[in-house]
Amino acid sequence: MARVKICGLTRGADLRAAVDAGADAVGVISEVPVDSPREVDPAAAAELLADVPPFVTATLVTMPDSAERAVELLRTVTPDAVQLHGEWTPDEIRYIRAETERKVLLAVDADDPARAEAFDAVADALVIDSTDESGAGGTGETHDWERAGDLAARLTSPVVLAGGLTPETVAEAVRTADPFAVDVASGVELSDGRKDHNAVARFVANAGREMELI
Ligand SMILES: O=C(O)c1ccccc1N[C@@H]1O[C@H](COP(=O)(O)O)[C@@H](O)[C@H]1O
Repeated sequence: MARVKICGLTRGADLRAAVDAGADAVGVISEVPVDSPREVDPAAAAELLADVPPFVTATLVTMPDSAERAVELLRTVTPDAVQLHGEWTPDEIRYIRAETERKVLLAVDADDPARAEAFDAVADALVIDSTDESGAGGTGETHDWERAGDLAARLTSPVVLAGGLTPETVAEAVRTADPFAVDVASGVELSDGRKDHNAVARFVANAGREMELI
């Protein structure tokens, strides 16, 4: 069974709906260089994540322009974990981990397995996503789950499968790629960064199923 992260939350009510549905992790997005309906400022990110109860991982998704800024942001927002998108070196990831003692998830493009392998021993987990040219996620685009599964089997790090998942496709994605966790943002959204609570609940339930959807 895959763990579930519901990401791109912008409102307290949506965060509570994700927790009530049984999400293992929730994510808020801050400081990204792309135009995203899911982005909130660091103060709002801190406020939202402060409401996350014990046993649910509060995750900050971000693309700051330096490792120093990442550390600063983590000290302001105080999440349990950070999901970094964009270009990073292994030394920068090590620095952020050492300075903040937070779990660092690194997003890598599904079409770049060499990068995933290069960071396998450096990050705490790898998010296999369909990213744009800047490395940002939230594209709503899927990738080849069978290939992602082959890559996950070669890696030591836990693999989070992301990219265009929906309540209708997540069971098939889990069956095919057998990831440690699945992650969704746009696939459970109404519009303007607001979540569809029914879709969130179905996504969490279906991630725990093989083929039988509700
Ligand atoms: O959602 C965004 O706008 C975003 C911007 C910059 C970096 C990451 C972003 N989203 C993350 O990408 C994955 C997959 O999203 P989706 O399900 O394909 O919409 C997820 O972790 C998002 O939070």
